Order: sequence, then structure tokens, then C-alpha cells
Amino acid sequence: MTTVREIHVAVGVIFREGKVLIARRPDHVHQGGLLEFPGGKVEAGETVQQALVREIFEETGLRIAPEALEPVIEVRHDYGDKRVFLDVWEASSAEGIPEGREGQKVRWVEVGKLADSDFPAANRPIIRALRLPRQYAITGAAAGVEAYLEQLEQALHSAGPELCLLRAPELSDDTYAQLAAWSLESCIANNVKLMLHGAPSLLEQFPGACGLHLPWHQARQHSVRPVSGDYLLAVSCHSAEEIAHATQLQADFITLGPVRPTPSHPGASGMGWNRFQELVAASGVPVYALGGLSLPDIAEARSRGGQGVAGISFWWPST
Ligand SMILES: Nc1nc2c([nH]c(=O)n2[C@@H]2O[C@H](COP(=O)(O)OP(=O)(O)OP(=O)(O)O)[C@@H](O)[C@H]2O)c(=O)[nH]1
Repeated sequence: MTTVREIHVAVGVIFREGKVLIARRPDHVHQGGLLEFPGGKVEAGETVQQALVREIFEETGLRIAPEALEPVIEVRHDYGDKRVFLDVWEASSAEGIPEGREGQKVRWVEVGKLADSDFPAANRPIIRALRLPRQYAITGAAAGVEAYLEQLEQALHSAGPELCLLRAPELSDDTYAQLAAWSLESCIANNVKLMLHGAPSLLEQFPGACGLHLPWHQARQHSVRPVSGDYLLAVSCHSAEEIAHATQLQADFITLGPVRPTPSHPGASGMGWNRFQELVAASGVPVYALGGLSLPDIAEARSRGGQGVAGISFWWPST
């Protein structure tokens, strides 16, 4: 067995006017010819922030204040000839006009236009993390389908989520399908992306949904990604083993919890932020913290490497 040393790479996502800065890697280097976010190896004795400030200035001439950097995601990837640990940070303020100081071409691109195939394989989760919002709004309980729809309308208007999951495990398949049809209409009208909860066949029935969220009991039945890359795939995870399985399924993101005890899963004790952080560090996918959380917890979730928070109580009207 070869033991290739892992290289710690500081990667910077610099935002300006809704676009991010990308460069083309020179042809002769590792993963040459592909696009990348500016960055480079963290040198001995440097913090990742110091490495980013240095690399970004060396490569692009842009000046960034270390305190302006916020963590995005940590990705470990084995290219076979090289093992990298991409430590990804973002900055929304940088001084100067970027230029490719090492001969590379640099340009600003909208996040929605970043294509996986233009970047090294390790960048896939980074692109997902940049596209996903900080909150993942999950529908809660309601007294019947009519009430459900009223509550959904109310919640969409008052909370204005970007991404929503229609979760109603208490309903029969037929009733869920009826609700999905109505909810989809409402979400599209409100410019909200709707994820469906259950089996992959739901996307054949409702191609206008943005993706599928597999509850763990569904996820465990699959060994390969069960939906096309045109859709988002999410998996509910609760342990390192489940996260590994979700990664094998090439999930675009996962939810992980419960972080704190929650009324929707009575009897389950919370894993706490330290365990959440450990599991996130090993995951390599965007992870929403779930379970007993509210919007002010987004900052904690992000400081622990998470994408943000998922949940019901922070947006769903109580019955
Ligand atoms: N900067 C950067 N590196 C990336 C990205 N994605 C990715 O897999 N990598 C990998 O991370 C490693 C970074 O190496 P680098 O060549 O940029 O670092 P450096 O400037 O310190 O290298 P050098 O001193 O060897 O020239 C390479 O193996 C590269 O393929 C990315 O988006 N940005």
C-alpha cells in the first residue's frame, strides 16, 4: 500500500457582485488545464488564513484581510498520484483588480455557471456548497392536506426560504403525491426550490421538483446514485457510516442530526456540536445541522464546518 502524504491546500472563493473569481491551471501542473479557485499549499508555520492572503496576492494581486475570510467546506480527495485536503474559505471583500500574475487566465463567473467538468474532481462539493443556501426549510405537521397547504403558503410568504423539503412521512403515498403537486405549484410561484421526500420515482412524477431527499431507510436500499445529475440528491444521516454511504451515492448534500434533542424525534438524544464537527470534517459534502436548532444557530453550524441549519420550527407555523 502506498502512503502518499496529504497536502493541505488553502482555497479561496472570492465573491464580487455575485460572481466568484476563477483561474485556469497551467497545462503542465497537477490537474493542468482545468479551472480552479485561487489558492495553494499551506506552508509550515502558516495558518490557513495566512496562506490564503499570501497565495491570493501572489497569484492575483488581490489583497484580502484575514478577518474577512469565512469557512466554506473541507474536502479530502485522493487523486491517486496526490492526496489533497482542500481547506476552502470565502471572502466577499478583496481590494484590487485581479490579474493572472503567474500567467494564468482569471475571470469572474456566476456561481450558477460553474460546471463540475471544468474543475478538478475534488471541487464538486465546493461548487455544491457555494450554490446551497444557509437554511434548509422542512415542512412540519398540519391537520390535514388543506391545512397543510395553507400553512405552506403562510410559511413561504413569511420566511421566504430558498430551498424547502416537503416532508410528510405520516401521509399515504397518494396523499403525499397530491400534496406534492399543489406544493410544487406554490413553490414555483414563489420562486422557491422544492425537494421531495421519499423514493426516486417521485421525480418521474414531479420533474419540476429540484431534487430528492432520501430518508435513511430509502438511502440504504441503493448502492449507486438513484437520480440524474440534473437533480439535487440529499440524504438524512445520523452517523459516520450513514455519511459514508451518502458519499458513495454521490449525495449533493446531507442533513446530520439530531444536534440537540428535538420534539420531531422523541427519545433521540442530541449528538452536540463537537460530534457534529467531527463528522462534518470527515464527510466532504455540504452538511446541514438538524435537530432543535433555530436561525441564530447558523453561525455555530458554519463555524463547525457545516453548510447551515435545517429544520421545521424556525419557519413552519405551529398548529
Ligand atoms: N488552488 C487550487 N488547488 C486545487 C483546487 N482543486 C484541487 O483539486 N486543487 C489541487 O490542490 C493542489 C494545489 O496545488 P497548487 O499547485 O495550486 O499549490 P501551490 O501553488 O502551492 O503549488 P506549487 O508550489 O507546487 O506550484 C493541486 O494538487 C491541485 O490540483 C482549487 O480549486 N484550487
